[in-house]
Amino acid sequence: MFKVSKEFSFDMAHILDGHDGKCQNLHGHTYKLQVEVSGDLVANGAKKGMVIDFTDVKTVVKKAILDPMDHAFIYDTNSPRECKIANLLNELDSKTFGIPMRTTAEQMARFIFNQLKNELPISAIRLWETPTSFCEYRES
Ligand SMILES: Nc1nc2c(c(=O)[nH]1)N=C([C@H](O)[C@H](O)COP(=O)(O)OP(=O)(O)OP(=O)(O)O)CN2
Ligand SMILES: [Zn+2]
Repeated sequence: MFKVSKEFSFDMAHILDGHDGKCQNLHGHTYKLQVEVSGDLVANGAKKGMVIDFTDVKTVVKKAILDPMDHAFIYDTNSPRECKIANLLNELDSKTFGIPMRTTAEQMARFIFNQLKNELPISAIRLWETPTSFCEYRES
């Protein structure tokens, strides 16, 4: 069994509505994302000797995650305060991306896992919010 990972970087702004510290304020992160795929090697053909072609991982992650989320204000659609900011940004033609949960590293890691799991045989998602803080999400 092999484990391979492809790493990505993208920027988002967010707030954590109701946080008891500085993260209740609008701020941004350069997120680092690792997408891990586990499996055996392909025996024959164009992908021989690979678990998965890194280029194929990149194509899927770009479409499902990076294109909609990079340089967006990511917000919790259940938070009236965050929706108010998103509505203003939308009026100003600025990029937003809503998810129905608080935008913690934990919940975004699980959200990204769920967005990708039907398209890639992923085994784990690791999401860094800062260089010193990350969450790993896996289902087994
Ligand atoms: N378990 C979690 N704790 C916190 C989260 C989170 O998603 N999960 N998020 C935040 C804030 O978003 C905050 O921006 C990050 O906090 P912190 O690591 O304290 O940020 P710093 O910029 O100070 O990071 P350093 O690398 O320590 O400089 C808070 N908590
Ligand atoms: Zn933050």
